Amino acid sequence: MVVKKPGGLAGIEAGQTMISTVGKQGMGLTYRGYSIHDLASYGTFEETAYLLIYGKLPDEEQLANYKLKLAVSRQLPDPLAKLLELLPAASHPMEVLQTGCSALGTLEPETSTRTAADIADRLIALMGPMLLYWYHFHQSGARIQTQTNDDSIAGHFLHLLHGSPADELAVKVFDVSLILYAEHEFNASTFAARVTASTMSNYYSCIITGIGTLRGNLHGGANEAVMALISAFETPDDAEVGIMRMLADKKLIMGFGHRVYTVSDPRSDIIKNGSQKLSLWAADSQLYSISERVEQVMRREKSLFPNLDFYSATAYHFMDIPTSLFTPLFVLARTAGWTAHIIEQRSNNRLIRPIATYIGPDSLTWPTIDKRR
Ligand SMILES: CC(=O)SCCNC(=O)CCNC(=O)[C@H](O)C(C)(C)COP(=O)(O)OP(=O)(O)OC[C@H]1O[C@@H](n2cnc3c(N)ncnc32)[C@H](O)[C@@H]1OP(=O)(O)O
Ligand SMILES: O=C([O-])CC(=O)C(=O)O
Repeated sequence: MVVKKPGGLAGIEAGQTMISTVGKQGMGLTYRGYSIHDLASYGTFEETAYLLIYGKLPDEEQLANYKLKLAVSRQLPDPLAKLLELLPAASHPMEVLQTGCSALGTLEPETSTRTAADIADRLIALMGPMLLYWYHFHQSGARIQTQTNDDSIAGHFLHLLHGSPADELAVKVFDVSLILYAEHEFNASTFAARVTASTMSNYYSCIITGIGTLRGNLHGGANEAVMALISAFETPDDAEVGIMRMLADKKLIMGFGHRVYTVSDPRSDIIKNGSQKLSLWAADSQLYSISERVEQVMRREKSLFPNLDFYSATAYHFMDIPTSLFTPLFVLARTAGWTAHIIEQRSNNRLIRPIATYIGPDSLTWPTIDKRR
């Protein structure tokens, strides 16, 4: 039997969805019928999360109530704060989030009155506080207060991280990044969350599955890997030499390529624009120029385009967000998309269980234990 290169389910239609479209004409993206360009230009992350979770854009009153619901959900339960203190300082932040979500599942379990949508709102509000409570406690011993007067998730996160209200531009670009990261059809982490949902498991388990799948470098982990890559170069010329060498060695360049988009990732130009503005604001033109050179070389040599993770890395870096928190921010945003898919899966469920072609040995004779070397 010939061992084939795995197909990775590429191009396989694995179900229907009413939540988003990815890759129409190789480059389009819509959430519930709205283009990503309109969402990023006119919307906020809170409106986007509401749209994904509740199926339609909120009116003024609904949005005000939703923001209030998120704001009061920022408070960490005491046992969760204590648990975050007990975790090692060297924990992987994605495991901190998985642990925090598991713990919240024991403290505030899913019930008929505490629905998946309610827990999603709680988690969207609490992911940042969980992460930053753990982060500050282990960096400096500080037990931060997680309530602030900030009106948005973006402003609140940056305020908790830096200890003072954030600059308007940083809040705007951060908010846009959360919109861009919020949803993406049957990507690996969403699909994994749907598989968990299809077994009739509980909501928290689906989210924890999503976090574990997002962590890898071929998916959400790429934004951190991009930062490691580009920060190793001192100038754009260094970057060109380094990328050419990596390509000659057949190495993957993180933040490029995509399973579904063939022409471009429509989110990339949006976040690139934010990254450029922030590079001027942070007076760090060198790193931005390095990124642009990497993009040019990848287009010239491989006809590959940057995906969302590429310029998100520099955008977050210019906001002074530590690299190890980049992928957890993807979790915060994608919780909205995962939730929409978990609810959709549950509404018309059938166990997701494909089959495999067996290519292993056959008809073996049972060896006694002394004959197994
Ligand atoms: C938000 C997100 O999750 S977006 C994705 C984030 N991930 C990354 O940025 C990691 C880097 N990119 C990749 O590894 C891939 O492009 C993926 C995982 C995104 C998509 O993978 P696939 O659809 O399986 O692409 P596939 O491996 O078939 O690529 C086709 C060819 O392009 C090459 N290629 C694809 N991406 C890259 C890359 N980033 N760097 C170098 N070469 C690449 C592959 O090596 C392959 O070459 P080959 O035909 O000579 O073997
Ligand atoms: O769709 C994918 O495969 C990966 C991706 O871009 C995302 O999840 O945002």
